[in-house]
Amino acid sequence: MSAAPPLLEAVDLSFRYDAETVLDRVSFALSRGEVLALLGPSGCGKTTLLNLIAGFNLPGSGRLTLEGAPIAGPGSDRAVVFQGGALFDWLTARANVEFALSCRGVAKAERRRASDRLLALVGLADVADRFPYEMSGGMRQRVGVARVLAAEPRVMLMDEPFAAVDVQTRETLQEEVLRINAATRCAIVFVTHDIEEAVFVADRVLVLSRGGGGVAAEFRVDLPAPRWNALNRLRPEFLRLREEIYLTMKDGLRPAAESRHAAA
Ligand SMILES: Nc1ncnc2c1ncn2[C@@H]1O[C@H](COP(=O)(O)OP(=O)(O)OP(=O)(O)O)[C@@H](O)[C@H]1O
Repeated sequence: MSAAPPLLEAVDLSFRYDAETVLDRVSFALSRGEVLALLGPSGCGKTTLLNLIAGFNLPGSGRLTLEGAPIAGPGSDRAVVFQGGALFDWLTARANVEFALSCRGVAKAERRRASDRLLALVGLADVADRFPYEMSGGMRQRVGVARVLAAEPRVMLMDEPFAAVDVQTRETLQEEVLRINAATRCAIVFVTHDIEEAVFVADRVLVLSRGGGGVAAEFRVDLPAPRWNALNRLRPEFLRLREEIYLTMKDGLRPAAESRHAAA
């Protein structure tokens, strides 16, 4: 009996915008429920890769599959969390979530129960009836996550979701993402510039190299459960991995041929 394919798999995936090669033979695999962080210098192609997974663009060459089937366009099995939540300003938090539920065809009677559950999951049970302008940036971002979860995607795509919030809120949101990931087993692809954020939230970290490169290095994160425990940030293995990734990225600033971590 053959093994089930990974949830998401890229094999020698390449992409170019006109003359510029942005991704060059990128390969990775993501299992159900895993969190993958995409890390790398500005312009290395993190958002481009996320857009390929979302189906907004199609690969130039190589393979990109979801449960073994090529990604040929956008689909409800993948959902993007935009910075700031991209909420409907004229709808309350609850109505924003219920709108997404109605798009999935959830019956009106069931929507209230589902929105209660989702808003509780993101820690917003008490402010369900507030409008976006009555909420902080972190709260709006949480509503955005609840709305995306309402679509029951297989993969949640997050492009620097917490870049615009303060450090403390950001840490809280990172912990919440991990709680949500444990509760829903929805896989997550998480773009960030921040090494510490990548190590804290991810099961694996893919470092892309500058200037149309490929994968500079891939790291497996092995921290004790529960992964949302803030004290994980102080563990020696966390600090070691952060340092190793930092050095890899410094290395990645040199041409690929000189890089000691360059992928074969
Ligand atoms: N629509 C487009 N048309 C042409 N070139 C593009 C387009 N979008 C991005 N690029 C180029 O592709 C390269 C990768 O961009 P991308 O946004 O994927 O990088 P990134 O790693 O997400 O960057 P950042 O960390 O700054 O957000 C850049 O050189 C960028 O200028």
